[in-house]
Amino acid sequence: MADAFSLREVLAAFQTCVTERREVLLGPYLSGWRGLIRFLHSLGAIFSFISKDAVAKVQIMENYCGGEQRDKYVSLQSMVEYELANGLVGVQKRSGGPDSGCRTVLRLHRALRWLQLFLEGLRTGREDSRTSVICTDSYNASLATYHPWVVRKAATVAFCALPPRNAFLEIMNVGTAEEAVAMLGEALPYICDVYGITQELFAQHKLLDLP
Ligand SMILES: CCCCCCCC/C=C\CCCCCCCC(=O)N[C@@H](COP(=O)(O)O)[C@H](O)/C=C/CCCCCCCCCCCCC
Repeated sequence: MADAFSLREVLAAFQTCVTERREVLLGPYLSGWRGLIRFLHSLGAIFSFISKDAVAKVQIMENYCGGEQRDKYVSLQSMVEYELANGLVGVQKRSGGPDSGCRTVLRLHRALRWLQLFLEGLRTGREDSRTSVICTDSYNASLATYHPWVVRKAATVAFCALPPRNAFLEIMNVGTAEEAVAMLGEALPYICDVYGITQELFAQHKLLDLP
């Protein structure tokens, strides 16, 4: 299946994101997200309100990366520098203009924190632990803070449809549940690294609360 989810590809994308100079390249960052969204699609229509939002955000970023200013959108660092220097980042409230790259990446960045917690929960969870509980706990400890009640409610209902932990690990397309756990152990440091660099960059420029 050409469109099947591959954790290896997602791992490779997040792995190649970070350059020797500790810059985060947007090309592989977005392709990592595309891979994750493919997986989300395979979980069924109940998750479509989540994948729609994620696709919209990735699409905004892909438009910047392929647009007239594409050379400014090679890395997160070059994007932040360019958008701040040109007054493109609305720090007070949403202007009604196009969403900036900084604002859009911030949403994905917060979701990456959820992913980090969720994958760590899956990796270290007992065989009989429930994916829905791991997912809800990870969500409540990260993204939920930024979402209104109605989104939190819908997300929590959707999480109940997640398959049990071992079935979930098997649909990751890596092999057995044990092999998937090993692969998660390999993938997580790369995802944490991308998260950490982005967090530091956004904190340094006071971009962590963009409306
Ligand atoms: C390694 C493989 C296993 C894990 C695979 C997980 C696949 C996850 C794929 C995508 C994750 C979804 C990312 C969602 C981004 C949400 C960004 C966001 O916060 N958007 C909200 C704010 O946006 P603005 O209004 O300010 O523009 C927006 O309101 C959100 C709407 C939709 C609801 C988002 C709920 C997010 C729940 C994340 C958990 C996903 C559950 C996946 C289950 C495995």
